[in-house]
Amino acid sequence: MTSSAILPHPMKPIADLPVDADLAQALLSSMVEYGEQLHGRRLWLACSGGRDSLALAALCLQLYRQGKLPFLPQLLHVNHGLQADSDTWAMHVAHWAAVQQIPCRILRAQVNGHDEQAARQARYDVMRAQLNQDDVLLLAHHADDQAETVLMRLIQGAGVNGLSGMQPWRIQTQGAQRMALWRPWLMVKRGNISNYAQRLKLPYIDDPTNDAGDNVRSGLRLDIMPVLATYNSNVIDNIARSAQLLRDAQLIINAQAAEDLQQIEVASLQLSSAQRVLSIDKLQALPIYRQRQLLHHWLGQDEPLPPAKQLVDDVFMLSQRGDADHQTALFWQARKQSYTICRYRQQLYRLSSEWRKWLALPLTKQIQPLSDFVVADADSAAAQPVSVTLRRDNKLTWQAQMMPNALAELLDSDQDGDEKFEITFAPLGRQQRVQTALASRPQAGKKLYQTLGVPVWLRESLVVVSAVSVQQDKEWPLLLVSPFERWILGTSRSLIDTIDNTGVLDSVIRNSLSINNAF
Ligand SMILES: Nc1ncnc2c1ncn2[C@@H]1O[C@H](COP(=O)(O)OP(=O)(O)OP(=O)(O)O)[C@@H](O)[C@H]1O
Repeated sequence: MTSSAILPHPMKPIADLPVDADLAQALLSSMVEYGEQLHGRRLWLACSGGRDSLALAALCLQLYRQGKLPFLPQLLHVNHGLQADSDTWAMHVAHWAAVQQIPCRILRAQVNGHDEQAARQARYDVMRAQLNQDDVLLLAHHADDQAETVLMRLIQGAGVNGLSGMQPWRIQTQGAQRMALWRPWLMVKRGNISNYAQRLKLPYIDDPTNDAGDNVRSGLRLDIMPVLATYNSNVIDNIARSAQLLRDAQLIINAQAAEDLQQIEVASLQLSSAQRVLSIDKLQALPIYRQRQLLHHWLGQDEPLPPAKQLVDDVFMLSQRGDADHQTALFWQARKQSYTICRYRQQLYRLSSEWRKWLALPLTKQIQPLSDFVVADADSAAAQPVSVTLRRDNKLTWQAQMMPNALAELLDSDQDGDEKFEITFAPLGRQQRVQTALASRPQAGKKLYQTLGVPVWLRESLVVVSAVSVQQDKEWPLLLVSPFERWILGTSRSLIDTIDNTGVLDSVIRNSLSINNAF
């Protein structure tokens, strides 16, 4: 294993040495830009002990002591334990912090794998665990890092978002944990940081693996950037500036897509990240470039990484189809969940796999003796709605609520006053014929689904709510319910039409979906 160098400067307090005006300006102006977000937050500084993050720590300390920075971040050093010198580096950072009187914590990461990505992942995991909700983590990424990132993404064919590089302020979430990453030096050149580190004689660690030249990033740094600099000596500043311009462009695109989405989403069918639905007619009213952008935005909601362009193109094609093929389903394995994207009539659906699993859970028949819940005094607490759970798992609960008194009144008004009813909630059988207001005759199976516009994945989630007369041994179907819709059934109209009260069914039996846990 290559051994590293720690520059042999003695550890002297640096608080009173001269500050670098450009580096200070970059930090302070970024602080003003994100002042609102920073307000009241606790700050940490991710310090590898390398030149850049040690220089940022030194600058924070100097500005803090001069009263120009209102906070002094705590240093966080992560010991990956991957190199022979890892422990020495950790001790070195801790020692430097002690000399400078900056609070510092050393964390130990569990790295699964040997590549840079695995180390980065482990580093963020262990730092996130250390931070409280909404704390801010300062990172020392600079313009050279930014230019490399942009070039890397360019050769991978990124869009505006990717080419806008690393963000100066980004909220990172993992489950319920949230922190802000703050990179105030994205427009500062590595050379300026080096000069400052030298002037202060900072004892930074020179990690030999940084320039090992064994991955794309270091290849771009060592081989490509010097060549580009022969064409334009400002290449680093220029690429970093392009990234900044593209970031502004991306924010405009996001705002436009969010606005379009509000118009085009079918609000009544939305179910958090489980089900998202778009109206194809409204989508197609937009110019094509905005349709693609909107689909990109719509698909990528709830996910940290955007969908591949190929998927966006495929979904776009699906939205354009003129045939009645409802079988096509596109699959997306995203970072957090997997999704199926499909079309039903003039709507596009993005269904999470967990939601589809929930939709396939079997339904069982529930029987509620209505008279058990009817109370003489309608104001009494017992006259509260009775909830019947139709389907439930740890994520999602589908319930029906009935108002027993009102329901009993509605049913009895047409019958003998002593009639005893049970209310049943039974899965709709494939062959079961029901009469809805949308057809002139009772229908079953495919015909019924088509009449009602029920997509394939909801067909196992239909429940018939019926009133059963115990004395007469007779059943009157009242309602057909799906997790999103309800239809009044014909026989219920004949049962209660006489009192012209059909619409009241809507208020005496309701159904609702509630989310127990985030999908
Ligand atoms: N082991 C670590 N502990 C804490 N923070 C780290 C560590 N490694 C990297 N960082 C943070 O991530 C940023 C970018 O990582 P990168 O790998 O480019 O840094 P580096 O070259 O190892 O160190 P530096 O940026 O300090 O010179 C660093 O500037 C630093 O803020």
